[in-house]
Amino acid sequence: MVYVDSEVSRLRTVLLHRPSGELARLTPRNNDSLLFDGIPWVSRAQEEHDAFAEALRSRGVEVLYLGDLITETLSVPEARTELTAGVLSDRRLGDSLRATVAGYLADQDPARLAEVLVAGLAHEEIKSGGGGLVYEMMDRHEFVIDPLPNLLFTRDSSVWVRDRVAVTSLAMRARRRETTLTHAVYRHHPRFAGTELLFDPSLEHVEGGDVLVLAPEVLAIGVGERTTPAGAERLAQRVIAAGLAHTVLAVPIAQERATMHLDTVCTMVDVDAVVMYPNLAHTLRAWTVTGEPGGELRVREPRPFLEAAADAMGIDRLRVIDTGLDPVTAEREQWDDGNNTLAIAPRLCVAYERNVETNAQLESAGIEVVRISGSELGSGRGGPRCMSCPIQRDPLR
Ligand SMILES: NC(=O)NCCC[C@H](N)C(=O)O
Repeated sequence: MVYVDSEVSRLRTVLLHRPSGELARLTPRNNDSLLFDGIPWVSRAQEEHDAFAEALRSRGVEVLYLGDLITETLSVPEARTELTAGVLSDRRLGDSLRATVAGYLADQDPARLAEVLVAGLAHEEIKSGGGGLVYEMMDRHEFVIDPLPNLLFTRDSSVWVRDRVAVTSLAMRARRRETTLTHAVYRHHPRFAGTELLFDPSLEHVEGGDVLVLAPEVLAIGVGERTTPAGAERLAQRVIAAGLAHTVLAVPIAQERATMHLDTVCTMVDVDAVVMYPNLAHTLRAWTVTGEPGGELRVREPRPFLEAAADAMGIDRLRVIDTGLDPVTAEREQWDDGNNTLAIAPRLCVAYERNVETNAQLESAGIEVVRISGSELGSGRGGPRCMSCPIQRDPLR
């Protein structure tokens, strides 16, 4: 069963990715380009991730692991061909190295092939480059297949809206290949047979962390460092044409690393409440896009996000849990994903324990907080919402 029509109704099934060998590829030389702010301690990151998964399971949530789904998908010959062809089409390889890598991949069983597709392949793991120039000239630190350390953030590479999935179009080079994996899983894995795709990676840039299902038929899409106006317009066209939404709010956010996605500054914790970075809670604005299947989109000039959202959701007011923090604490906790909560149900969310003040304010506003540690996971700059892709929630109404 697949179904998501809100951010907060009871979570039944979620897609996570347990980090592994791909994190061990991070070094001080490549962590910036691979979008990590530090070098995580891999085994501790896994412990933290296991505790996150257990916190969800113990509250009745089914946890699917992307690594398992990729392995299972690779048993489908068409998927295996598609995914290996994808990495072999990399123009950096050249013919000789490409032939060597093709031979290497062909020898791997689905589990090991899944590992290679996620953790990449280093120059030194290939014993010979078939006598070609490319292999000879490569630095031993270079990758023949790049690792995907950000696969951990399953939020970004696909988004479910009701019973359809949008495989996104990732903006950063270091992450683009992630969607070849989610695209293959949703099209070839038997669990998702018959699922209709709402969006695909060849389209304009949209990342899942920018997409909030505020209420049934109402989406907010952040537009900033990752999602472009064209991406927001395309997704709005698609969801409105499919009858999945009547209103899409396009919300500009600063094109900066600290606010790379809308969910780094705002997540929902109740059917009518958000926790929001106080330094911009009352300055966010939104363009309102409306329409019906088969009709033209209508675009309304920007107005305060909170007002536009409440109108679209048909409620009097979208409450902001006022974290009341001083600007410095607020900035520190926003950087550490304090606003990036994952709702398991209305008024029940998962948050990083380190954001002590934000969590205390959430609790005093009546939100139960399940605290998880994230000192290592957080070095990739993502919190519980970023690390999870809900696949099934109870219908909100
Ligand atoms: N939704 C999110 O905010 N995801 C976090 C993504 C972090 C990752 N290191 C990135 O830069 O894309």
